[in-house]
Amino acid sequence: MRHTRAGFADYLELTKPRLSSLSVLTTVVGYFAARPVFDGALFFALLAGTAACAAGVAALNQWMEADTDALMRRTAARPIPGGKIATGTAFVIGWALCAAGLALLFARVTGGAAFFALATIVAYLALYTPAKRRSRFSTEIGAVAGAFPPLIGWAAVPGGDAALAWVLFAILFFWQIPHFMAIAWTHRRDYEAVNFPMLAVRDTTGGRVAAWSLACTFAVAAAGLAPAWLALAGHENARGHAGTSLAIIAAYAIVALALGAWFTKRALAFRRPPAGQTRETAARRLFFASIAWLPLQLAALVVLRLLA
Ligand code: HEM
Ligand SMILES: CC(C)=CCC/C(C)=C/CC/C(C)=C/COP(=O)(O)OP(=O)(O)O
Repeated sequence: MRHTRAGFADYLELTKPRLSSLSVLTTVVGYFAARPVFDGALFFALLAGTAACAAGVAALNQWMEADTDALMRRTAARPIPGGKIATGTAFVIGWALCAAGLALLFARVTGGAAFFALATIVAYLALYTPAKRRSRFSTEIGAVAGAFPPLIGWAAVPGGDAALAWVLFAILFFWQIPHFMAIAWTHRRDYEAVNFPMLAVRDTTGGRVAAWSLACTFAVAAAGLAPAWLALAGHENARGHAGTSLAIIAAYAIVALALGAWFTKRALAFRRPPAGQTRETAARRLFFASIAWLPLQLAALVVLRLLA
């Protein structure tokens, strides 16, 4: 393939900047949720190392999927199929970023943080990316990869609260199902064209896609409430500054309930589109709700952990 000159925007696009930054944000949440004694140098290394790994896997994922990306409308203009960046260049950039990110996490953060970053890289590139072409469970496999980054942040803090780390993992895991089912329904013709055997391609009416999304939205709403329950249990053990902590826990529970109810409403509309709305419209609305729900829910969780 002939390559036209790549600019900064093409290299940036190779790192899937929006997805990667939200993933790094989940790592930051994992870190603060573990109630660290803040260490600026360690925090900077955590940010830079995780961002490098996220950008690196994005480049390697595009290197692995250049053929199918070229055939789908949503992805055809990406830097490799668009003829801006050569496959070999993407390969070198991808590995260099992953190696640099892992080395930084290992040397300047903790072995645990490097371990979970490596687990994310392996799960995304060695399990999820190949599974997309052959397994009907690829989305659920991908959701494991996408749920690891909070554990990178959590593992950066010695003695962090393990129960909360797994709640974060659950939030991220279940969140991804409605997030992706909505996308997959919108772009199902694209996925059909490249023979990806995912649920949205096999389900002709969208009924099963929507039912699975709704079930996982209930689960994510419940997981969003779990930190209030954990905080309450910790509060009873600790005693002490009672009033303020209880008020913050109650405020968190109200916010989590409201966010969960809103997300569930969008998932219900995807399941049974209201009059005047198609399942396509409901899918886009559910996708945007997913993108808004996650940062809001995670911000509430950090506030709860830092103040209660
Ligand atoms: C099974 C796992 C996941 C799959 C298959 C998936 C797939 C996708 C796809 C295909 C899009 C593009 C939507 C469009 O163009 O209409 C998208 C958008 C997005 N995803 Fe995901 N995603 C997953 C997990 C995640 C995770 C873990 C995060 C971050 C925590 C995330 C953050 C985003 C964001 C911010 C967008 C909107 C910006 C953009 O289109 O780049 N996703 N996702
Ligand atoms: C620290 C670190 C390594 C962070 C990375 C986080 C991570 C692995 C997120 C992956 C989530 C996921 C499965 C996205 C879908 O990609 P896709 O390939 O299906 O998306 P596409 O169709 O747009 O290519």
